[in-house]
Amino acid sequence: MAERIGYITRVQSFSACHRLHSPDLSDEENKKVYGKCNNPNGHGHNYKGLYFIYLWSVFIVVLHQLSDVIMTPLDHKNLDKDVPYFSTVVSTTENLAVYIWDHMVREVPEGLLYEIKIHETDKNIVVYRGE
Ligand SMILES: Nc1nc2c(c(=O)[nH]1)N=C([C@H](O)[C@H](O)COP(=O)(O)OP(=O)(O)OP(=O)(O)O)CN2
Ligand SMILES: [Zn+2]
Repeated sequence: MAERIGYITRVQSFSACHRLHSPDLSDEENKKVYGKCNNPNGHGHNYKGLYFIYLWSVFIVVLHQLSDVIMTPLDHKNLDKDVPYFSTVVSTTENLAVYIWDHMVREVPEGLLYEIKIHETDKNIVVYRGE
């Protein structure tokens, strides 16, 4: 009998602060591009991360471990100062989704990670599928 195909989703929330500031731009340019999000004191978000795994032959316990490996280390952190990746990469939600994808794809059997979705705010949601 053909194996059933499906997706399982794990939702993992974490709180972190950041500042949108590019080392490649002047302070003036950063203010112009990032506006309020360039405030030097930073600001915080209660991010909601969802990741979708292809085929539900992966047990929940593994999903829990994945959250522990990938998302929990971001919790209650200053992304720009505590996560080396963001010392040179602007901590936009797009780049955060790529960061989580690149770390998570190493932890699951090849081809099983389908999608990362990050809610930065109620209005700002990013989806990344490794493309
Ligand atoms: N392309 C992106 N644009 C913005 C990002 C991002 O990651 N990628 N991030 C931000 C800021 O981090 C910001 O904190 C969110 O700002 P904003 O969208 O204004 O906030 P809200 O969703 O709460 O919207 P309001 O209109 O302020 O209610 C900005 N842009
Ligand atoms: Zn922000």
